[in-house]
Amino acid sequence: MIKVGIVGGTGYTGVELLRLLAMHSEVRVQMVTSRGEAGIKVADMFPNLRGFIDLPFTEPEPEQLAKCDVVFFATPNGTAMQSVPDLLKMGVRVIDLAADFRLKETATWEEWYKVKHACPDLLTDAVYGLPEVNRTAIATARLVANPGCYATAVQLGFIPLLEAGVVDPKSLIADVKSGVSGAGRKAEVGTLMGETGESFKAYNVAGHRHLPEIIQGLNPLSPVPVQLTFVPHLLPMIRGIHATLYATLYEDSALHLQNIFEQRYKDEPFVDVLPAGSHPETRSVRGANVCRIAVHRPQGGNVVVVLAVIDNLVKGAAGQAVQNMNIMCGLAESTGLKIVGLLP
Ligand SMILES: NC(=O)C1=CN([C@@H]2O[C@H](COP(=O)(O)OP(=O)(O)OC[C@H]3O[C@@H](n4cnc5c(N)ncnc54)[C@H](OP(=O)(O)O)[C@@H]3O)[C@@H](O)[C@H]2O)C=CC1
Ligand SMILES: CC(=O)N[C@@H](CCC(=O)OP(=O)(O)O)C(=O)O
Repeated sequence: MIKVGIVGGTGYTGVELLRLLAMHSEVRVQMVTSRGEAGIKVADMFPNLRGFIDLPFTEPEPEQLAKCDVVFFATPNGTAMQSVPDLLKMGVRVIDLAADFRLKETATWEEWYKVKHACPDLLTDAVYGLPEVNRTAIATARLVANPGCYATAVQLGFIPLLEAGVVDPKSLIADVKSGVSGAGRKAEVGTLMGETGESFKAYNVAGHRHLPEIIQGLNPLSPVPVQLTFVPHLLPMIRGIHATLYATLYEDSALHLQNIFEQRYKDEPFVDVLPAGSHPETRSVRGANVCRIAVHRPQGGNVVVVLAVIDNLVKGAAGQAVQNMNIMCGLAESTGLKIVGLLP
C-alpha cells in the first residue's frame, strides 16, 4: 500500500483528494493536515467521509510527513515551496496542487505570483503533471506540479490543433468559465451566493496567472511562440469549467478536424472526444476525472471552435493529482479513477 499524506485537508481540493483516495485500492491515507482544525476528526468536519477516513487532522509536522511515500500539497500558492526541498531530501515524492512549481522560469513565476521563490532550483526539476503530454517524465519524477484548472482545459483543447499544425498559433482565443469552487473554500465576499448567484462576469481580463502556464505548455508544440487571449469568467455554479476555444485555420478545406482529435486522444483514458456536432456539458463530468471535448467548424469557415469541459476539482485538480500519483507509483493509470459523472 502507498502511504499518503495530504497537507491542507480542509480546502476543496484537499477534501476532494480524500474522497478519491478513500476509494483507491492501493493507498492508505495516513496523515491529513490542518493547522486550524488539528485534533478534530476529518469525518466530523466532512460527514461524506464517515466510514471511509478515520483520522484526525494534524499539524503539518515534517517528521510525520517524512513517513509517507507520497505527499500531496493542497495548499495556497507559496506554501509547498517552503517545505518541499526537505521532504525531497528525506525521499518523499511530492505532488503540489498549487502553482509553486508549474513555471520553469523563476522571473516569470515571481512576476505572476508576486513573491520571491523559496527554491528556484527545483523549478527545472519539477515535472508539469499533464499526463497527456508528460506521462514518461511523470513516471520517474520526484516532484510533480499539478496543472491549474483553466490551464488543463485550455491545453487539452488546443494541443491536437497545434501538434497537427493546422492553426495559426498567433490566433488563439480561450473564453473560459468556471464554477465558484475554483476560488477555494476560504471565505471571500466575491464568492458569496449573494454576489455570484444569478450573475455572470469576466475577471482578470488584463492577465490571469494561468496565462504564462498555458503558453509555456503550448509553445513547444508550435514553430513560433503562440499568442493567446485568455479571458476567465465566474459562473453561478459550484463545480465545472467550460472552455470555448477559437483559432484560425490555415487554408485547407479538406481538413478532418474530428479525425485529428480522435487520433490524438484515442489511447487517453481521461480525454473523451465526443461525436462531431456535440456540445459537452459541465454536468457530464461533475465528480469525474475526465475532459470531454468537441470540435466544430462553424459554416465550414476558417475558424475552428473547440469545446472542452472538466470538473475543476477533479481533472482540474485532485483527480489529475491521483492520476499523476498512479503514474509515479507504477500503478494502472485509472486505478481509483473510474468514476461516472453525477448527472443531473
Ligand atoms: N479550487 C480549485 O478548483 C483548484 C485549486 N487549485 C489549487 O489547489 C490549492 C488548494 O486549493 P483549495 O483546496 O481551493 O484551497 P483552500 O484555500 O480552500 O485550502 C487551503 C488548505 O491549505 C491549508 N493551509 C493554508 N495555509 C497553509 C500553510 N501555510 N501550511 C500548511 N497548510 C496550509 C489550509 O488549512 P489550515 O490553514 O488549517 O492549515 C487548508 O486546508 C490552491 O493552491 C489552489 O490554487 C488547483 C486547481 C483547482
Ligand atoms: C473561479 C476561480 O477563482 N478560479 C481560480 C483558479 C483556480 C485554479 O486552478 O487555480 P490555481 O491552482 O492556479 O490557484 C482563479 O481564477 O484564481
